Amino acid sequence: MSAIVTTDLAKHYDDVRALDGVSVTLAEHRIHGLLGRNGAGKTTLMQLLTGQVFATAGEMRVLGQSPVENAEVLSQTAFIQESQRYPDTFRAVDVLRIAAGAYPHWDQAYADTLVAQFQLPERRMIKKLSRGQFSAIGIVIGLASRAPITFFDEPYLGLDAVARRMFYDRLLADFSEHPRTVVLSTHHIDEVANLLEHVVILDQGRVLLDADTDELHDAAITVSGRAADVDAFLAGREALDRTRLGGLATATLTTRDGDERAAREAGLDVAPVSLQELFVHLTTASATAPATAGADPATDVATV
Ligand SMILES: Nc1ncnc2c1ncn2[C@@H]1O[C@H](COP(=O)(O)OP(=O)(O)OP(=O)(O)O)[C@@H](O)[C@H]1O
Repeated sequence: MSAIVTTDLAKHYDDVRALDGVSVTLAEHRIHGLLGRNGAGKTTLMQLLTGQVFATAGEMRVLGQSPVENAEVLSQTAFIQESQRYPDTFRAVDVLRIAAGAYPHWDQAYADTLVAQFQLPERRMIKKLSRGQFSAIGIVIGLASRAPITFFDEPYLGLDAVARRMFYDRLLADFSEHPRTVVLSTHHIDEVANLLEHVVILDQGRVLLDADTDELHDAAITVSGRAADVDAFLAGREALDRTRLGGLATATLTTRDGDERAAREAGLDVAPVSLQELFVHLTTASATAPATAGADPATDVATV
């Protein structure tokens, strides 16, 4: 079953097209990555799906219903975002108590364990917490809420590498025992690549790529070798990126059937492309592509 379906979803702020014709389907009980450069529209999409802002156009279904002013759907949804603000006098323990009452699937024992593991001083005033400790509040809520749909919007600004690793481990372990739909937006792509089963890349409010991560393993390759051989191989193919150093050249391209074999037969070295590299190549190529009237940035890559 699909947990989330959007059809031609758009959100415009005057002349800013924060989202522009986004159609995606997110299957339930999976961890989805929502990636994109700054300003791509990730937060806007999550705000729409959690009823925090209204769409300019298009349709969306969360657990089969519109989330707009829909208490039933929203009670099944957790939205963890860095920009969350709390009253000045609150301590983490106060926020967690409110969360415990708000989320029907809340697990207090698990929350207590997470507070200890993230060393969150829950009785200290929130305004006195460090940035990482502040982020830990959101992480604890997002995990312990066990909401059927959980959005994490860059949940760990300020968390150090050890705490981030702990978040990924806890997320994966808890997800295995309590399957739910997780949408994770992050700029730490390499760190989360192994967690993600499906990825949507937004770029300037549009879908640049929508694919299962296992399909992505051979969606793009980097070829390298003698510059003349690389040039010959690329004839009739479009490279996302190419570099040349003396007589040697390297190029990255999205692959079609037979490309990898053809590259090897041409005497080139072939290497896989990580999700982070693919992201950088696709978004860079999109940023530098000439603006053509009626051009659809999703056309070539959205079905990789
Ligand atoms: N309330 C608003 N008024 C005007 N423009 C807005 C508003 N909210 C968002 N935008 C614009 O919409 C675009 C998408 O913003 P959004 O916050 O969704 O991006 P993002 O992908 O989450 O970026 P980041 O990775 O930097 O957090 C940006 O150009 C942003 O400036």
